[in-house]
Parts: sequence; C-alpha cells; structure tokens
Amino acid sequence: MTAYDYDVVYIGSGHGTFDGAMPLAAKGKRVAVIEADKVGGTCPNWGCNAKILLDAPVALQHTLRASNGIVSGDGKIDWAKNKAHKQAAIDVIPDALTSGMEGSGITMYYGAGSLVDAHTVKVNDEQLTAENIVLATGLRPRKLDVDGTELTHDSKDFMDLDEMPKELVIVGGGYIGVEFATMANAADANVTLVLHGDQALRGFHQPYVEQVLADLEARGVKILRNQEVKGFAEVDGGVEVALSDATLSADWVLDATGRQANVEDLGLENLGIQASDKGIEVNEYLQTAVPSIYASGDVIDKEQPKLTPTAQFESQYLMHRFAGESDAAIDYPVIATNVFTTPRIAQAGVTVEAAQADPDTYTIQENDHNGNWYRAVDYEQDAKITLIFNQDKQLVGATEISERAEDTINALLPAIEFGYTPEQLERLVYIFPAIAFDAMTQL
Ligand SMILES: Cc1cc2nc3c(=O)[nH]c(=O)nc-3n(C[C@H](O)[C@H](O)[C@H](O)COP(=O)(O)OP(=O)(O)OC[C@H]3O[C@@H](n4cnc5c(N)ncnc54)[C@H](O)[C@@H]3O)c2cc1C
Ligand SMILES: NC(=O)c1ccc[n+]([C@@H]2O[C@H](COP(=O)([O-])OP(=O)(O)OC[C@H]3O[C@@H](n4cnc5c(N)ncnc54)[C@H](O)[C@@H]3O)[C@@H](O)[C@H]2O)c1
Repeated sequence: MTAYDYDVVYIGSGHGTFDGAMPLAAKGKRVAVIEADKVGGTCPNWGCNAKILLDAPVALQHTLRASNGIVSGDGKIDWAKNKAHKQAAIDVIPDALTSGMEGSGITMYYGAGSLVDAHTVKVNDEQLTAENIVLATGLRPRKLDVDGTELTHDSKDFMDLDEMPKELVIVGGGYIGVEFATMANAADANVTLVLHGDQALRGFHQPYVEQVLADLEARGVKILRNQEVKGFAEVDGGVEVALSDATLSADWVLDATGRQANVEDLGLENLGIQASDKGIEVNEYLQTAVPSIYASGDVIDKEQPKLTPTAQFESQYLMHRFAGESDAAIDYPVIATNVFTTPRIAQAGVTVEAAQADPDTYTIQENDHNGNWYRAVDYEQDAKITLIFNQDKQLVGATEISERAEDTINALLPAIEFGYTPEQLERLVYIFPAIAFDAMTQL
C-alpha cells in the first residue's frame, strides 16, 4: 500500500481513459477520473457517435436514390428530426458511462485538472496524489488565424444545428470537411468546400478521393481548390468569405481546418514536459519526461491516426502496465480508418502509394466491383477494392471505395494484422450472403 490517495488519476474521461480505467479499477486498483466537461469526451458527445447518427439518414437517402425507383419516395431529410434523434440517442451516454465507471470503483471529480508535481493533481480546490497520472485531455477545433474568424463555427456547432443553413461554406478537406459536406448536401444545403491545396483527404488513395469529390460535385457541391482564406466579414446577416481567388456569401461557415491538443493549462512547463499543438511528447511506454506521468489518446503527439480505437488501444495498454501485467513497449497494431462519405473510403495496412514505391516487395491488385452480383444488393455503382500482398502472398494492406467500405475493411483486418496464410483463410467459414463473405472472396 502506497501513501498516495490513488494508484492512478486520469485527467479527461474520453476513450483515452475509460476503456482502460474501468478494467483497471475492476482489478482492485484505486482510480480517479477528472472531467471538465461531458463524461465520455469527444467521441460519444460530439464526435463519432453523434456523427454516425446524423449520417445514417444520409446513407439511407443515397441507397434509396440509387435503387432507381425500386423503393419510392424522394428521401428528403428532416434535419430538425435527425438532430433530435441524434441527441436523444447520445444524451444517455454520459450518465451511463459515469455509472459504469463508478460501478467499477472509480471516483469521479468534475472540474479542470492540472499538474502540481510528479504525483499531485489539482482539481477545483482539492489536491489528489497518485502513484501515476495519465493526461488524456484530447483535442479541440483549431480556428483560422484571420480577420473575422469568430464568425465561423466548428464541428460541434454543426452537430447541434436544429436547422440546416441554406448557403454553407466549409473550409478544410480533411475528414470533417468532406464528411460534413456530404451530410449538409444531403440535407439540401448549397455547399461550397474550400481546399487549401489541390487534394483532399491526404493519406487516402487519391483516385478514390477524387471519385468521392466528383460524386459530391455531381450532387451539387462546389469544390474550390488551392485557396487561401483571407478573412471573414459580417454582411447583411450573413458572412462574406474572402478567398485568394473568389469571394463567397454564406449563411454559415464551418472551419474544419484541423484540431489542436489541449495542453495549455495542465502545468506541463513547470515539470519540463514537452508539448506543442500536435500534442504531448511521450516515449514507447507512453511516458512523458516525468516517469510517473503518462499521456493517452488524441493528446499524444504521434504518427498513428488520432481515432477512437487508437485511444482505446492506448488506454488498454496502460491498464496492463499499471496492473503489473506487462512492462513491454507499446506495439501498435494495424489501425483501420474510414471516411464516412457516400460512398465511403476505408483503408488498413500498407497503402497503395507505399506499395507502388516498392514494387519488389509488394503486389497490387485492384478488383472492380462492377459485375460483382453481391454489390448489386446495395445498388453499388462504382465500387472498387485495392489489395496489397507481400511476396508470401499474404494480405498486408487494403483500401476500398463503396457504400460498405468500413465493413469490408473491418472484415479483412484480421487477415492483415495476423498475416493469415491461404490455408488459414480457407478455414474461415463466413455467413453467406454477407459483406464479410464477399470481402474474403476478393482475396
Ligand atoms: C467531428 C468528429 C468526428 C469523429 N469521428 C470519428 C470516427 O468516426 N471514428 C473515430 O474513430 N474517431 C472519430 N473522431 C475522433 C475521436 O472522437 C477521438 O479520436 C477520440 O474521442 C479521442 O479520445 P480521447 O479520450 O483521446 O479524447 P477526448 O474524447 O477528446 O477526451 C478528452 C476529454 O478531456 C477533457 N479535458 C480536457 N482538458 C481537461 C482538463 N484540464 N481537466 C479535465 N478534463 C479535461 C475534455 O473535456 C474531454 O472530455 C472524431 C472526432 C470528431 C471531432
Ligand atoms: N471518420 C473518422 O474517423 C473521423 C471523422 C472526423 C474526424 N476525425 C478525427 O478528427 C480529427 C480532426 O479532423 P479534421 O478533419 O478537423 O482535421 P484534418 O487534419 O483531417 O483536416 C484538416 C484539413 O484542413 C486543411 N487546412 C489546414 N489549414 C488550412 C487553411 N489555412 N485553409 C484551408 N484548409 C486548411 C488541411 O489541408 C486538411 O485537409 C482527426 O484527428 C481525425 O482523425 C476522424
């Protein structure tokens, strides 16, 4: 028994914390969690869960229209009802998570936490001591540093809209820019998507990205490339958006130019912990420069994608370390990613671009799903998958563009992560007809 109040104190209550903190407390460790806002953090409240609820009617509308009259109706989305449904579904999550954490034996504190020393955290007027401390404070939206930036909104504001604005300008061609352009267009907004450079969704297979952008344009989204945002001004109750090559009029502007780490008010400098807007620097054990202070989730400065399953993996890694079950360095698995547009783009493992750069090591195979009878079930029109194999004919990477890309790549993920041999693949007897079965027939 140590002299500390707790074995571990976490600052932040998102996936970077709770997926590991709950089993850790259930193992008998004394755990406290400090949260300054909604319990559960970004993902349930204003990230993945909120977004996928709003997106579901968008995907449904797309399928309905692709059905060519087999299912009738115009598929019009009532945004107010969509938002209300989303809200009702997620409003229960913070309380459910709080009960889950308290039920596992965690003590919850509400307020902004900060570091006092290597083993002490302050919240409100209280000081808590702990053998180890985990910083899991996540990211917040970045704001463009131009005149009138206060007239713009962020992804959280978008997901709280009761009514979809008529003229919408979205700045930024990352996940949020392209996903939210898809949703707003489906809900009848006139959307202009402003890209800084020539490309959107860097890191994804560009021919598939261009196909998504072309689909958006065919549905009426205007895409402006190579634009510098000069500033925003209030005009006639709306917003004028000054770009390098154009001036746009908008009812509402979404700044989707990225997210920055919540590192400013944690007292890092006093303890010599290095951090920037990209996050906190950690070693291969997720330890900061102070060995008793760790970081987890989006707030880590890292190469891995800043996603919920990554945060979950890190919090579970730390759980095993704090429970004394492992002292190994973190060994990240293959992390699958998906852009929730219509169609979607998903990928995992070695990218097409990396495989193209190393033809002696990799073989690339693209399968066009046109003519694949199973894809007609979802009225797919232009779906494709690209598979990357190593010299032993094992699958090492895959990317797909389709309405069901996330499910296909999820189905292929174990083969990529564990390097299944053709003999092992033969032993996987999947349900038929189903997307996972179809995914395996691609190999
Ligand atoms: C619009 C949007 C859509 C997304 N969609 C997806 C998706 O589809 N799939 C996916 O995998 N990922 C998605 N993500 C990313 C995902 O939400 C994050 O990767 C995930 O939430 C990271 O969890 P975290 O615990 O590291 O951080 P967070 O969930 O951000 O949690 C950090 C918590 O720390 C709290 N906090 C901050 N400072 C303090 C302090 N000083 N004291 C106390 N508490 C503090 C915050 O209030 C917050 O609750 C999306 C993100 C956004 C913004
Ligand atoms: N499907 C998903 O998994 C999903 C969905 C949404 C968000 N997220 C996560 O949320 C985080 C943030 O997403 P995001 O889309 O805000 O960030 P991002 O970093 O993916 O994209 C930011 C975009 O803004 C552009 N940009 C930067 N400066 C600009 C400028 N001055 N003018 C115009 N454009 C500019 C960049 O070129 C980039 O395209 C990421 O960590 C992501 O992993 C994930």
